[in-house]
Amino acid sequence: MTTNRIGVFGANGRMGLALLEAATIKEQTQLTGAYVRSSSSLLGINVNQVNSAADNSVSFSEETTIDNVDVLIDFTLPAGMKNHLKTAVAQKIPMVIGTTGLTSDDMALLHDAAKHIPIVFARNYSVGVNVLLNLVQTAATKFGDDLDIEIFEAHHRHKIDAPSGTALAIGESIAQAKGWDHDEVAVYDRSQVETAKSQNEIGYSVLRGGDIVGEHTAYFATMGERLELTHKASSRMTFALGAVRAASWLKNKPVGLYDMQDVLDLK
Ligand SMILES: NC(=O)C1=CN([C@@H]2O[C@H](COP(=O)(O)OP(=O)(O)OC[C@H]3O[C@@H](n4cnc5c(N)ncnc54)[C@H](OP(=O)(O)O)[C@@H]3O)[C@@H](O)[C@H]2O)C=CC1
Ligand SMILES: O=C(O)C1=N[C@H](C(=O)O)C[C@H](O)C1
Repeated sequence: MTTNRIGVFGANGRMGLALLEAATIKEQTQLTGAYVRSSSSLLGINVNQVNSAADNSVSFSEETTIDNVDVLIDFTLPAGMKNHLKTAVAQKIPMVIGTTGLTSDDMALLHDAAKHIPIVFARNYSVGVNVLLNLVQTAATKFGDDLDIEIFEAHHRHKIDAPSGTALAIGESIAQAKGWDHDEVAVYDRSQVETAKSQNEIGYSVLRGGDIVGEHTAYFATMGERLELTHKASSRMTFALGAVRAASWLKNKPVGLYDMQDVLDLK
C-alpha cells in the first residue's frame, strides 16, 4: 500500500488542527499540506508550533498553492468549502468533506463536483454516529404509528449552524425509514404553534454551551415507554481520524459521491 498524501484546508480551525495531527499519526498517511487563507498570520509558520503533535516538516501555506497531495480534506464553512471544491475539481484531487450547514444549492454543487472527482461527504465521521444512523431506522419502524420522534443535540458555544449536520442526518435517516419527506415533517420551532404535536413529526432541539464536542439523542416516545439512543463524542480526534480513514479509502475510488457509511461498509 502506498502512502496517502493529505492536504488540509482550514488548517488553523478546531477541526483543522485535529486533522493535522490525525494525518501525522495515521499509518500509511503523510501530511503534505496545511492550507490557510491568504490573510492568515500563520503563513510560513511550522504547523508543529501550533500543534506539537503535527508533522514538523510542514508549514502553513496559502490554499491556492496545492502540490504533492493525493486527497484534500475540508472542514471549514460553506463559503470556504465551495471555493475549495472548485480547486479540487480543477486539479482533479479527491476530496473528503465534513463541513456542515450546507444549503440544498450547496449540495447540488457537491453532486456536480462528484461527477468529476471522488468525494466523501459526511456530517459526522465517528463510527458511533454512523452505526446510530442504522439503529434509528430500526427503532423508528419497530414501534407502531403511536410514536413521537424527537432529536436533541448539544455542541460547544462556537458552533454556528443549528441543528447540527448530524442531527439532520439522523432525522433524514428516520424519515427515509418511515417513508416521509424530511422537509415536510421536520419541526424546528414550536414557539408559535398553539396546537398539540402530530405524530408525523420529527422535532429538533438544540443546546449550545462551553466545550461540548458533540452529543446527539434520538427519542422514540410512546405511551408507557421511551427509547433514547445517544451518542457522545469526547474528542475531535474521533472525527479527524475518521476523516483520514475516509481519505485512505477514497484514494483510488472512481468518481462519485460517497459517505462514511460507504467507508465503514454499513449499508
Ligand atoms: N463531519 C464531521 O464529523 C464534523 C464536522 N464539523 C464541521 O466542520 C466545520 C468546521 O468546524 P470547526 O473546526 O469547529 O470550525 P472553526 O471555526 O474552528 O474553523 C473553521 C475553519 O474554516 C476556515 N474558513 C472559514 N471560512 C472560510 C473561507 N471562506 N475560506 C477559507 N477558509 C475558511 C477558518 O479560517 P479562518 O480562521 O481564517 O476564518 C478556519 O480555519 C463546521 O462546519 C463543523 O460543523 C466539525 C466536527 C466534526
Ligand atoms: O461543529 C461541530 O463541532 C460538529 N459538527 C458536526 C455537526 O454539525 O453535526 C459534527 C459534530 O457533532 C461536531
